[in-house]
Amino acid sequence: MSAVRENGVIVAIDGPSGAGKSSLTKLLAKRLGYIHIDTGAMFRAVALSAKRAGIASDDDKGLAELCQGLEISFARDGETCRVLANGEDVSSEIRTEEIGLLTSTISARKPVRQALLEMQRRMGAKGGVILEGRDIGTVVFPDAEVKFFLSASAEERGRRRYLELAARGESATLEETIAKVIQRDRQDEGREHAPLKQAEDAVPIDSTSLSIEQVLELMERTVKERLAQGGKG
Ligand SMILES: Nc1ncnc2c1ncn2[C@@H]1O[C@H](COP(=O)(O)OP(=O)(O)OP(=O)(O)O)[C@@H](O)[C@H]1O
Ligand SMILES: Nc1ccn([C@@H]2O[C@H](COP(=O)(O)O)[C@@H](O)[C@H]2O)c(=O)n1
Repeated sequence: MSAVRENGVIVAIDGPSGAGKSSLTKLLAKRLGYIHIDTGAMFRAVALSAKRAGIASDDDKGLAELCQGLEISFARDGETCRVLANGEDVSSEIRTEEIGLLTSTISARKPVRQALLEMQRRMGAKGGVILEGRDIGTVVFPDAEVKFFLSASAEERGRRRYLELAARGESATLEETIAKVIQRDRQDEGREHAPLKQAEDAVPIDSTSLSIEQVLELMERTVKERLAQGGKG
């Protein structure tokens, strides 16, 4: 199929926290030879910068100014992709549970969403890209050629996150981790602007009892079928 955009199609992967979006986005991008964009990392970079600057999460004016002066970029080097905020590598610092919860609050603010919406559209416009987040298929690229909504039970997502934290040597109980996952879901689904929800034309995948490899196979097959059909299914 000839690409519908300059570099190929746009694939949107949305879903709640811990569903496997980042893992699958990277693997699928590698299989397809596409680039991947972790939009959650962009919101996390804003949250970290706001925290450092002492900007309250309901200070819309302060957040708008912060976003205006903040350049978020990705530095790709083979398999690794670092997140840069005004040139500083913040890849590790944005991954804490504290920043995750703060991000969920700050990402609900309109000026933050507006600023990142424009950046994400610029980054993905040429296609040949997989974007993962909460509102890619509904708001950022409602015309994406392929959309997935990846979910799993809150217990399974909490369990996955708990194992990840334990492997990093961070102390947390399984119950606390599941509770935080549920809290983040509620905030992301309940917000006024661009809430987390499944796009009507998204392919739903429940990964609760699927391995990463099984999800990857399913996604790759779906994308290739769409490409063979000429873009939209
Ligand atoms: N199908 C699966 N089976 C088992 N473990 C999985 C599966 N999918 C993802 N994982 C693991 O679950 C954890 C969370 O995955 P990942 O970070 O990709 O989720 P996410 O949806 O991007 O989360 P967030 O939105 O919070 O960043 C990782 O440790 C990953 O290896
Ligand atoms: N398109 C998106 C992506 C993310 N968010 C918010 O960022 C938080 C962190 O995202 P991770 O995927 O890195 O866990 C997430 O909880 C959302 O609040 C968003 O709003 N829109």
